[in-house]
Amino acid sequence: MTTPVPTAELRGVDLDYRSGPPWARQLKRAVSGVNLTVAPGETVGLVGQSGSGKTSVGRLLLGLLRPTAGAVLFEGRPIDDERRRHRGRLQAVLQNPSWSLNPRLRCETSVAEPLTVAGTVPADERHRRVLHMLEQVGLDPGVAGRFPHQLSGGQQQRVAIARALVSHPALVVFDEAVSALDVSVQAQILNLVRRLQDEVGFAALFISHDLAAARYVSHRVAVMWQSEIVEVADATALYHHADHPYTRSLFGLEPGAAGRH
Ligand SMILES: Nc1ncnc2c1ncn2[C@@H]1O[C@H](COP(=O)(O)OP(=O)(O)OP(=O)(O)O)[C@@H](O)[C@H]1O
Repeated sequence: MTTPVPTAELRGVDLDYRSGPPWARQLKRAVSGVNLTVAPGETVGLVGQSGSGKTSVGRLLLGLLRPTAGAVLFEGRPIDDERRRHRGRLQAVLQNPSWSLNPRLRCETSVAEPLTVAGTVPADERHRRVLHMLEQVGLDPGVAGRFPHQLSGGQQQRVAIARALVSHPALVVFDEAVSALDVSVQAQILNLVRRLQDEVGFAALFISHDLAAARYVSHRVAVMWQSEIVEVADATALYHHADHPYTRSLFGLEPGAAGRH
């Protein structure tokens, strides 16, 4: 049996940020020697404390940042040459739905935007796909005509997920996508992500500082510590074989939760 080409891959990636004025340039290494793959249909959780480099890894995989060293591949080919062709196939769901939903646009327009930008789907088909997507994320079709401020935080995040999935992406990066929601709503959205992934089949990177949430939705979990990935394991095995002291300290705070299978 041949191993499928990963949907997304980082190979030996370093990322430095430059800051400060030209006469006092400072380099900050945010990602160091990172190797990571996300297979088709797989969810990889990425956990770590604030500032460990998780968002930077997500932005590298989306082709939004260029690595300082190493390679970023999308479906087996370097991403930087081809980002334009990937439009709609790489999507993100961010912590705050208002970052992806324009407050002045009705939800239908926001959800349809990736299709409108691609320019390949006729208007009546876009309308049909938006309504179908809203249904898939558990929203009433009437939401299409509403503005974001007329919805709850959980409903807004469902709309943002519908927007991310409407163009049938190969990879979705969820960056702290449930952190801003009430705990009961967090569980609903985590269950929604799991169900949609089973139904729709995208690959996903699920970035979170919350190990329990990441293990719940992920097949494998990578642990980031001070710009490096220090551990990658099956979501269940990680609990039994946590090697790195940081991973063990995470479990000290979170005993006994089960991984996804
Ligand atoms: N544009 C930037 N310019 C300079 N330094 C940056 C920039 N963006 C991030 N950094 C630094 O790079 C490091 C990694 O940041 P990153 O946002 O990737 O971490 P993170 O694990 O996602 O953190 P958080 O959970 O707080 O978002 C941090 O030290 C951060 O301060």
